[in-house]
Amino acid sequence: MSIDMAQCFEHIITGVGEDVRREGLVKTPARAAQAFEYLTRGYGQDLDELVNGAVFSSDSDEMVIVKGIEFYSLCEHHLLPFIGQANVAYIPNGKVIGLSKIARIVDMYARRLQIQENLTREVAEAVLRVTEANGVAVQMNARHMCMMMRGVGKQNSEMSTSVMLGAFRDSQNTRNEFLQLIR
Ligand SMILES: Nc1nc2c(ncn2[C@@H]2O[C@H](COP(=O)(O)OP(=O)(O)OP(=O)(O)O)[C@@H](O)[C@H]2O)c(=O)[nH]1
Ligand SMILES: [Zn+2]
Repeated sequence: MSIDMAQCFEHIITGVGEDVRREGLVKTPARAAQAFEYLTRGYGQDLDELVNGAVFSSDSDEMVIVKGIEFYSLCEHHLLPFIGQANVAYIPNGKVIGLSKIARIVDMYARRLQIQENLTREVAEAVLRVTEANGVAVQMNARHMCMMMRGVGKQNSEMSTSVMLGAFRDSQNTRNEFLQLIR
């Protein structure tokens, strides 16, 4: 059974005490449903399809880092945005991945209902799966609207999460190099 999200938003608008027939709100349920579909479009994406074969043979075994990939996600507890940046690194093991695909992988998992820790891990595991790298590191910083706009109301706190796989987990030097380069 497919849920009519526009109808759900109609209930929310009525629930906050508004009149859905008011001129400014007439199209809002449909707009909001469309916006929500966009914000969660990661559910409709598939890792292999998204990478589209953009993995290339390479002899390079030096750390590759993509820094400052902005992302927009929704916290699964409040359905409020958390917004931040991801730094992703890997150490190639015979192949490299198309640069844009790393950002696409971040987006695919960010555009779901998430907590930051799981988002970080899912991105790291996906990059590892696709590249079969010697190691993958993902570090994310984000500001959570559920902590800023409501609840505890802290405007300047930022959450930092990281996941280290393979060489980044095993070697302190590799980990330190990554942490220094993203500083
Ligand atoms: N670890 C983690 N916690 C998150 C994330 N996003 C939101 N939260 C937290 O999830 C928790 C949910 O706590 P609850 O007590 O069930 O919900 P609540 O009453 O709305 O909590 P408050 O936000 O403290 O008002 C809160 O502490 C949020 O700050 C996230 O990405 N990671
Ligand atoms: Zn939240």
